[in-house]
Amino acid sequence: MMAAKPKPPAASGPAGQSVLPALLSRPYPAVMGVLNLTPDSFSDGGQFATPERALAQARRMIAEGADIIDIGAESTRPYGSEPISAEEELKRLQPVLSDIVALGVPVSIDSMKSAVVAWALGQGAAIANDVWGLQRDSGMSGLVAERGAPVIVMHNRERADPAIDIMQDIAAFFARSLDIAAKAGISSDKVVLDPGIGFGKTPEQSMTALARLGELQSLGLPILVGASRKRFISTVTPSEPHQRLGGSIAAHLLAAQNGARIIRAHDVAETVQALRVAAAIRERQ
Ligand SMILES: Nc1nc2ncc(COP(=O)(O)OP(=O)(O)O)nc2c(=O)[nH]1
Repeated sequence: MMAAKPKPPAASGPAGQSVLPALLSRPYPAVMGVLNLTPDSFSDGGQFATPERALAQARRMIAEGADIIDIGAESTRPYGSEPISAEEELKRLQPVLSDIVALGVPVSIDSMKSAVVAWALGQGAAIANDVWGLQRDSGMSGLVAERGAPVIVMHNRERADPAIDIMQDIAAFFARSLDIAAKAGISSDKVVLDPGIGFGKTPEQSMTALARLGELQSLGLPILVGASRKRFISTVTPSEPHQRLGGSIAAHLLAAQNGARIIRAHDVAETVQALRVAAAIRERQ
């Protein structure tokens, strides 16, 4: 008698708040598949800019083992991306978000604007992904608290400062974010921390953040890492974004070893396989 196929965790909306425990309870990290509805994302801009291509990519990542689909309609790259209005961001999201939510896997909305996050949560997105860690849009924390949604709080800086101790900067940033979250009424079991690889950091500092990720464990909150195709890889072996799979996998395996519980990746199949094989081997140590 075949064991019943495990039901996917509750997909979205108010039930979405149950989504984290299910994802964090396994011996290997959850994988968040990146879906950029942008013309200018640093590694895959324009590839999924039509609803058909976006839906097909979401289906493909789910088939490859993605536990979460992270949808972003505005590039966050520090240089070369055009900031867009909330209207433009919504225009990119509206044709496709609810169809992707209907696929039954939790969706996170990667947006710096509370108006966009509010709309997306209303459409069934389950998680807010704020690359400014509740510190940019003053409406974000109240919104997240009111909806009871989990929130990814990512470290960011306007610009890199090679002279600082990046781990101290990350810790101080998270202290501010967690204070904002507490004041807004976001319970700590809804917060995921992310060191923001590639954001306001030199390549050296990105690698230091990965190497010293374990220091963030003391905060007692789940950690997400997104090193996928990021520029620091090219400082080790010169490569274009689509040539950085090996470096992305290496960074994510080390991040998992150093405590990351969610991995944000473009190449889902390879990342899922690498993380699960590494976990299976570690179980035999
Ligand atoms: N939480 C979180 N969100 C993120 N959003 C975008 C990017 C940048 O990658 P990508 O989305 O591929 O590029 P772009 O922002 O140019 O669309 N990285 C992260 C990350 O590391 N963590």
